[in-house]
Amino acid sequence: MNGEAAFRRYADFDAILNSIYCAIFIVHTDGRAVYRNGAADELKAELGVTEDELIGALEAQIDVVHGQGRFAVAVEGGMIICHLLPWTQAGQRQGSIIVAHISGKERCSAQELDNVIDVLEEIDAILEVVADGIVVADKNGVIIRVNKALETTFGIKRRDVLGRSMEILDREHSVCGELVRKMNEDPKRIVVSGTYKQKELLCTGAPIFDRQHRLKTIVISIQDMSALNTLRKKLEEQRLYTKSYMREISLFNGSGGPIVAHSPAMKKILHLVHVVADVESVVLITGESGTGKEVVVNEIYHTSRRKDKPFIKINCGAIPDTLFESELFGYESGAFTGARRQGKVGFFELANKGTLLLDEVGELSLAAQVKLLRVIQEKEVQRIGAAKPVKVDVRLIAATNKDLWSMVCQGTFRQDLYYRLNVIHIHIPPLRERREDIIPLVNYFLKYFNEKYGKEKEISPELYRFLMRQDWPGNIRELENAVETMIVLPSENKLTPSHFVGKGTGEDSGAAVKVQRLVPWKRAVEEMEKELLMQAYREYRSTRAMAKALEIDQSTVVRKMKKWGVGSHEKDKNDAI
Ligand SMILES: Nc1ncnc2c1ncn2[C@@H]1O[C@H](COP(=O)(O)OP(=O)(O)OP(=O)(O)O)[C@@H](O)[C@H]1O
Repeated sequence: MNGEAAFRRYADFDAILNSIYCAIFIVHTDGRAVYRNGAADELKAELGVTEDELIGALEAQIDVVHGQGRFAVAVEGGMIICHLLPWTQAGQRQGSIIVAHISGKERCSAQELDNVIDVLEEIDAILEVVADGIVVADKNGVIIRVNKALETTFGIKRRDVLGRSMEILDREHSVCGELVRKMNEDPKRIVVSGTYKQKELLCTGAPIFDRQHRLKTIVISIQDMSALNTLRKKLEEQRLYTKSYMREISLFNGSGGPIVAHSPAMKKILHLVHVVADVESVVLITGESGTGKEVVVNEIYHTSRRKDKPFIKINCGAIPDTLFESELFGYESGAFTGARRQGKVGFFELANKGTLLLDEVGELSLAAQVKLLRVIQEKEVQRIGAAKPVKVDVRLIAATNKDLWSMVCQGTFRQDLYYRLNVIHIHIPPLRERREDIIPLVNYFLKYFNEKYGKEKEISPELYRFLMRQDWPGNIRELENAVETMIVLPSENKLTPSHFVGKGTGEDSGAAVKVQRLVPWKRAVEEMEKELLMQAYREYRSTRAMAKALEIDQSTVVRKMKKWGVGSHEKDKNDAI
């Protein structure tokens, strides 16, 4: 039960005690009456005695009945019949509960007395289990009850505050003080927040009124918000992380992220993508490097019926011919020298029931093409060293930036494989042929990188015009890199054409490699290798394009990147294997 509910229960009980015909006093061991109901006030008035006189007379008898039992007291105005009960909190005696009525008047029934006892015990039990600290004070601000949580959570000892004025809390715990002051000025429900011993507190004060609508009791609940606030902060952080990871994933892996498609050509492609997503036919996606082939592949996968099944991406150009069979089809244990003892599952089997992307399919050797063709025709793979083939159910998507038909004409790509792959053909035009997409893409990357780097960069109209005029030979990846650079590097928030760092601008026209001092040959070669790879990676993000720019084999690029840890922090989607 929270403090709020405890208030309501307390108010209920107060109402119950006030509706009882008998006078009820709760008297602290030090002799102070810390609670009295409405009938108690009436009793005093009827007898014409002060509270001190009455309590004094009652107290004199408490010892006589050993803290419990019935007794009668004669006071100036008449005879009072009393029933005395112990008042305990957390197992410790705090004082006495006295239920009294004037002799000769209608007596409280035994049932009524039992009910009173039950109600009081219930109040105690409830207050003790409430996790918030609870302070109950009378209208004069004298503390009449506190619960255990006040002690355990806030270190405020019961014995130090019971029977004392609320001022003690005001002095030492200014939040409560502020609350009591406000409630005395205007007795209504009030919430204040503050800190105490580095704890963030939320204090709620609620007034309880007597039958004449006079302020009778104040109940204060003190909640330690520190844990809740820490949790809330953590949750918010997690939410931001998740958001940024989702953006990251959607941008770099295309997992259902938005595809910017404003030009008629891209709109048509997007429509086609959604049509083919649900059929099982092989799709061939062509287009220059960086036009968004992989983005389209991802969209097909994520909108297809196989979206919850495996999605394996293979960069055909990165698999050496000698490893093609073992990587794609797998091998049995001990199939050949150097094979893993436990054997290996090939990519086709891994993609079973799911989707397999054959990226850079134009890079396959003729020997590999024959093996691939067989699997596509038979729909089964045979691991090296296995006695028989196994059936595989894989949806194939192939992608390339090569003109496969020209390759067929030149004899470097098998015609039969070409027809097997080219069932549904999607060609993505370069950015220079769909300029309507430039501004939406710029805005998309601007928003993405602003969020990623926590910036608030804006693009000036001149820069928009400038970007529109560029030819973007490196396509969308080049545009993306240009926007990222402009968001990260300049300190100004308003971006103009002067902030654009494109290809060929601002570069040193002198020698590409400069020797600044003598270093050992081996170290110089290693440093240069690493530097070259990093620069190529920053520029191209594709091992195939990097290989082309550096004029070395793609497999060498892959190997060296691994060796120097280039791009290891960021999974290069083009290097799917
Ligand atoms: N229509 C698009 N909407 C949003 N982002 C896009 C779009 N097209 C491409 N991109 C982004 O441009 C970059 C290059 O896209 P992608 O890798 O899909 O090109 P690609 O044609 O597969 O390149 P490569 O042939 O070099 O492998 C990626 O970061 C991608 O998220």
